[in-house]
Amino acid sequence: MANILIIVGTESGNAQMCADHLSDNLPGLGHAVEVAGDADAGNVDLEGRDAVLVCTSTHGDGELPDNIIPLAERLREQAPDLSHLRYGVIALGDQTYQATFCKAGKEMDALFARCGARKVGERLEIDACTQPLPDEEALNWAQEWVTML
Ligand SMILES: Cc1cc2nc3c(=O)[nH]c(=O)nc-3n(C[C@H](O)[C@H](O)[C@H](O)COP(=O)(O)O)c2cc1C
Repeated sequence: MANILIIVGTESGNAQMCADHLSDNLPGLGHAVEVAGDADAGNVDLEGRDAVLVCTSTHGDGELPDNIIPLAERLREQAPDLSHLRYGVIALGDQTYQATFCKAGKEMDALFARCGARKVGERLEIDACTQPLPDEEALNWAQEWVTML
């Protein structure tokens, strides 16, 4: 059984909806899930964790959602040793933004890697333009992801 912390970066709720769907369904597969949403994402304690799933959208012109910026800054400036951590990334975006498609998810992915965390699976990129059910796509991906932990 994995003990998973989902860290949400969201502006308008889609990433939160995906995280909530995972937290409703993954325990049925034998995994413990905790969600750090809007207010909590910046302050998460990563020391006592072994598996993290970053679930973030991209806003503005390729920017991070406001609520996850404090975590990104902490990782960038303090570069904590996260070699004990396994992580995955669900990036929500929209392909019509082309050059900045899922840029926030890519940025969080790079920050965790730079701190020594071990990536599990390939990053999921959900395109709002073609996917009306992001929570279903996230759950399909996560059901595979947990088997690799
Ligand atoms: C004002 C605005 C700017 C956006 N900028 C980007 C972007 O630069 N790149 C991208 O891939 N998606 C972009 N998106 C699409 C969002 O990431 C996508 O709609 C996502 O599902 C929103 O998730 P959220 O509700 O969790 O914030 C933008 C959406 C809005 C409304």
